Amino acid sequence: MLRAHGAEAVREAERPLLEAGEPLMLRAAAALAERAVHHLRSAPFAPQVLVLAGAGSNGGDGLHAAAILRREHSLAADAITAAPRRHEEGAAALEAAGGTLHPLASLDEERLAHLLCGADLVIDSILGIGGRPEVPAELLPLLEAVRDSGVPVLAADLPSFVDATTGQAAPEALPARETVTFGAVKAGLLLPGGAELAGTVHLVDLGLEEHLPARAAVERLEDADVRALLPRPGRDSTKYRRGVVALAVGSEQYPGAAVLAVSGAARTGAGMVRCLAPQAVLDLVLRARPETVGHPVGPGRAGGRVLDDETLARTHAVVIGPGLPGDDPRVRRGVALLAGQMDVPAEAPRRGVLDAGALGAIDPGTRLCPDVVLTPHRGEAERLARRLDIDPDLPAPELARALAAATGATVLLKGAITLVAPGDGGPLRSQDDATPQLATAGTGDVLAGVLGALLAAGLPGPDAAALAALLHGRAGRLASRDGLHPLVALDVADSLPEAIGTILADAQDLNRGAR
Ligand SMILES: NC(=O)C1=CN([C@@H]2O[C@H](COP(=O)(O)OP(=O)(O)OC[C@H]3O[C@@H](n4cnc5c(N)ncnc54)[C@H](OP(=O)(O)O)[C@@H]3O)[C@@H](O)[C@H]2O)[C@@H](O)CC1
Ligand SMILES: [K+]
Repeated sequence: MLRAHGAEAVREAERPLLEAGEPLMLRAAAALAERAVHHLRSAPFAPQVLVLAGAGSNGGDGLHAAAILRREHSLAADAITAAPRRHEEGAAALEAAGGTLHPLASLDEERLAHLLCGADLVIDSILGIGGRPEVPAELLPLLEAVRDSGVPVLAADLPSFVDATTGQAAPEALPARETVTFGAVKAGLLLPGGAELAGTVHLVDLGLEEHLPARAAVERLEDADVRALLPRPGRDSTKYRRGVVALAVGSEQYPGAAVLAVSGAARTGAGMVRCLAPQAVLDLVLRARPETVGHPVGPGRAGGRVLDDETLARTHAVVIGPGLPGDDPRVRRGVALLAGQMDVPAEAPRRGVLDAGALGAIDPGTRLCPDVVLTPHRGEAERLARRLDIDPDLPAPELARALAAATGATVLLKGAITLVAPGDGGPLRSQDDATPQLATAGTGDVLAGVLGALLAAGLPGPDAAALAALLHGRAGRLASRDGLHPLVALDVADSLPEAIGTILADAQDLNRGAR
């Protein structure tokens, strides 16, 4: 699990080490220099490094790194000082190593272009955790010139002009090939804004770990977490023990959503998938997925229960919404079931997914639990926010958190980066596993099914949501050959077993190696 922290937590953690006289900046600079060398391994003979240095400690990191590159690697490393002041200790170290510092104000367009033309790598150390996400006018031409030059950028600690806590980024900030982050992953590197600029994140251990708060600001699941979390069948498994999920999905208007959601659940390994839908929809579902247990709903049955008490007690999670109009009776009943407002047996599931059409049935009085996951995209989240008297224009992390706090449910906010705000107020999760090819009709229905299967298997809502986002993203990448070609939603469902198998197979290789 990647655990990331905000700027204040990082400053608090480094304080005792700095007070004890630990040379953190020199360690950070040495690691930065090492990564620069790594990136230059295939560069031509006598590569050159250009450091963009701010006045704060981030600038100090870059200047010391340039000095180390000169002293220890015999590389030509020079700097542009991007602020009126400079980090004096770092500047002195670079000058002592034979480097040149060019004050930005002294460079005309031609001279700047000349410096960039000779550079094989730019180190962005203008701002670190002290940076605000706005670029002063005098720095705009510098950033534009670097961007236009195409020289790869290595960001020191985090890309400059990104808020280390919120991820908010200036539009002109430089995208990095890699970010070498010091002491702790910064929350802003995992959140929308910063995450798009950071490139690969390389964490440098500075001994901060024991001083960081036990609770991270943002977490991200990795493959090892999938192996730990994903329930796998054992010798004594039965379809009931693996988890039964019931999906109230698909309508005359949107019958295909039922096929997609049911396929998502089945392909994730649910023990049994029930589908509650009109007969015509069930016919379609059964043609695609004959293992589905169909429960017809229709005009004659709308007022009654689709599932009898005994069946309900043997169902572990429900998915309500894909392909349902807001006035579908299944929406009202599903929300009432999950909100505990229905007279049902105690064993009836109180865990599940409210997606698409079902999100419209949530009002200020609806109280849910963290094992219920709401899955809005940005537009749906804004509409829900307005109904709950929440500012719809909040940045994505805050919007997700506010919706979770108002409903008690876990909120999975879809986007290029999927955010999960746990209903119990736990750390925000951020998953960046997807490909833009997933932005196509029906992929959300597949995600709802995946999530339903994981909830039915007993995973807590926040874990199920983050894991579903990861598996769905990986399946999308497989289905599109890493974003190379278009996909359709059913491809994503069909790629789930391979996505899961690939992640689990890595662990099996390790086990085999150990034997
Ligand atoms: N974590 C660790 O263990 C270690 C951390 N280390 C390093 O320290 C870094 C933090 O250093 P830092 O506190 O000096 O802040 P940093 O970001 O360099 O500059 C802040 C300055 O910039 C200015 N400023 C702000 N926004 C601006 C803007 N938009 N446009 C223009 N100016 C702006 C602001 O001025 P202000 O306007 O606020 O007066 C202030 O003067 C950290 O990221 C890491 O690299 C390592 O060395 C050791 C181990
Ligand atoms: K930086």
